[in-house]
Amino acid sequence: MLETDLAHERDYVHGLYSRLDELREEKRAQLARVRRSGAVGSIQNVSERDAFAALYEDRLAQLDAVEDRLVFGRLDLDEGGPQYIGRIGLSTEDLQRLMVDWRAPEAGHFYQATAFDRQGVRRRRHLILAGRELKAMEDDVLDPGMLSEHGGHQGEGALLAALNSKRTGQMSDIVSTIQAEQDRIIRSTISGALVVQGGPGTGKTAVALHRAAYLLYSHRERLKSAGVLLVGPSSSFMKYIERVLPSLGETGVVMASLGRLYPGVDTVAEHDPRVAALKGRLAMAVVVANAVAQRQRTFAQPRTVVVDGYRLVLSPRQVSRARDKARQTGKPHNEARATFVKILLRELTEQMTEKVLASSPGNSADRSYLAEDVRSSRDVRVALNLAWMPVTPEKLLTDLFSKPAILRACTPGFTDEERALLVRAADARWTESDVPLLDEAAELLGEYDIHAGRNAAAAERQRERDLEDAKRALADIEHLESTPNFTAEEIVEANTLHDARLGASDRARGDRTWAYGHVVVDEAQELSHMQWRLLARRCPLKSFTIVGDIAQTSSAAGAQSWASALTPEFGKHWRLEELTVNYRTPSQIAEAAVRMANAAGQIVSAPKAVREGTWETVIDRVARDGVVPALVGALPEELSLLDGGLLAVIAGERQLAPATKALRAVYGTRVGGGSGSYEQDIVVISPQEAKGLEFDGVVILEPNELLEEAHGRLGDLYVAMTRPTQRLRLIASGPVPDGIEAVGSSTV
Ligand SMILES: Nc1ncnc2c1ncn2[C@@H]1O[C@H](COP(=O)(O)OP(=O)(O)OP(=O)(O)O)[C@@H](O)[C@H]1O
Repeated sequence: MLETDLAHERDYVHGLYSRLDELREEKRAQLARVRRSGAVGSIQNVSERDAFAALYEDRLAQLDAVEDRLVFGRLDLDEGGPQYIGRIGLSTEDLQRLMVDWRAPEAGHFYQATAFDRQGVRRRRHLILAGRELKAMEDDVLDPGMLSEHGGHQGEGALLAALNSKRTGQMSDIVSTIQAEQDRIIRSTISGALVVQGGPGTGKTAVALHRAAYLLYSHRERLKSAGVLLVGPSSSFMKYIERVLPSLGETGVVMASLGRLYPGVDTVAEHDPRVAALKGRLAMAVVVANAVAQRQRTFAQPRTVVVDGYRLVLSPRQVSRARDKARQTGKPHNEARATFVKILLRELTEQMTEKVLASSPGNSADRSYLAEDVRSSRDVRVALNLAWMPVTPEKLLTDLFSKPAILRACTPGFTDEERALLVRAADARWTESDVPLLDEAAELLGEYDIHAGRNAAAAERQRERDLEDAKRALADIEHLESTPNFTAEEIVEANTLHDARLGASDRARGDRTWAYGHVVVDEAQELSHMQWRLLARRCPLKSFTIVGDIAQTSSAAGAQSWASALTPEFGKHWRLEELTVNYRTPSQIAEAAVRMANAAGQIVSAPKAVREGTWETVIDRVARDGVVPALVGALPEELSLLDGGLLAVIAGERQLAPATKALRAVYGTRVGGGSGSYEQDIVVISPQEAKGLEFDGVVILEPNELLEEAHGRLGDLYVAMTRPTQRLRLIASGPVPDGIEAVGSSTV
């Protein structure tokens, strides 16, 4: 019986893959046809062709991405035939449904139904595939009546099998084993701000990613053009999660780390926590506004300008009146400047007219000619720029932080120590903490178009070059084929159109003012007030999914509570959900981390671990300077126990370099570390880099130093302790923070 059942399901799975192959073939043929049609036809046809080609390419990429574990579930219901659940919806050519997309409303029962609340489900079956082959099945029989009909397939449990599998250095999707409390969050309404609080390993990142895929599916129209932005703490984290959404068939989400949210500026981390904390304060918005206001000045004395030998005067009153009028437009600085300049040019032209008439009364002064003289006068330009200089965000902040007089004038209420923290050299690299300040400045300054004329000329020159290229290309075609029926100008036009037709995500990525339809923020406890301000601007609808764990805050600018972090931008308009089960860390290790936090006086979410581990936490106490040798000594044992799994050595600044050097001497290129090389089987990283990641085994060097370097904040050590899926070992020459050691743990 069970065997026939398995054979039947195998056939069905093969059928689904055949259908997937058919669809791929169909799209490939359509794409080839469209591409072939490219050389002839009107210009309209050419741009339509590109649009269709892009559509087919996207669909093909989606069909390719869902290959692995295409189908993973089957529901037997009170009514109707069985329903198969998979990564996408599939139907036969004549629209008979073969498989339901996991995000469709009816697929919700696969995740939500329980024996107490069956939701019409008699049996839930997990299909476990390896490649295209069905390897095993597991049944949850919810309708007791069905137990007598079928013995049911049992196994380790799809969830436990997933949790026990070795880590690869890349996050994978959890679509086949989403748990009910996670599913409710994934499918929660798109409107407003949803905060998901959960301890380490509760699936917050997984939930955030699956929610992004769910929202894109169920609000396709709204989000297709506006897009979804996903923000994470670091580029290594973004790399760790980058394959999840494509495997769910979604490629259009814009992913950015906190340091990359200001287009065109590449940043480094901010190493001084005091600077990060200060630059994250809301008071910095006032400082930036002060710096902008400083660029709008009046003169202390009347200022004389000479135009064609006539002496004209700009009085402080005239300038301040023009300034007030320009400010009243409510436009940003660079754009309001046009109003300021227009008013003063008019007034100067009037003075000039009077002077010309007074000097030669018989003459009729030509106003437009005089206005042009005033406008193009160098003297006038200098005077107007002194009073209202157009400026870029980068220049504004560079001057603010590198010129002591400006800094002092713009930071009333700051102490000298605080000002000293803000000082930066004019040519220093921008840091992550500068990003929201640059964004704030850009918001207040608006478009900077002082080079508009130069840009227009450059664009014209480019167009001429493109035209030459197009003419040459046409000449080549004429040698080969019959004369095409479009011109070189039309080709250039079509290419410009093609740029304009870039997908929403490509355009959004480079545009600071893009309004996203939804924003997902992971490790959100790390964000400063200024970073929240920036993100709120990116989504005026304030439709957010915010996931994080207050206890894991390690940034000095990060949150102490959700209310204090969110109130300035969201007021009371956010709802809180909690995740309560820890899927990553075995109970022994999770408990040690919680005991450590509690011993330090911090109350943390202590989610229930689904797994008991094989090992207790190991603590090696060694002599001073014995840490790195002890690490080298411990590694063979760790690697052999992990049996091919991934091992992370997590250390503070002092130990990172010596530990990497010592391990490289033994293990060579097997040792990775730093920006994103987490697929090697040994990595040496800081707790900040480890944030959000996970490994089969973790060795922490000098745990007490992690506390000291974070000025007593627990976040870094707590994060480090909660990364392993199997084993945790600590090597300490100094004191071991209280609570970690359970009675009876092995101490070397
Ligand atoms: N329903 C599930 N099925 C299978 N695996 C799951 C499930 N939920 C979570 N996991 C796994 O548990 C691990 C932890 O998940 P995730 O990284 O999303 O947790 P987190 O709450 O973001 O953790 P942290 O705050 O510590 O970074 C991952 O390996 C994830 O794949």
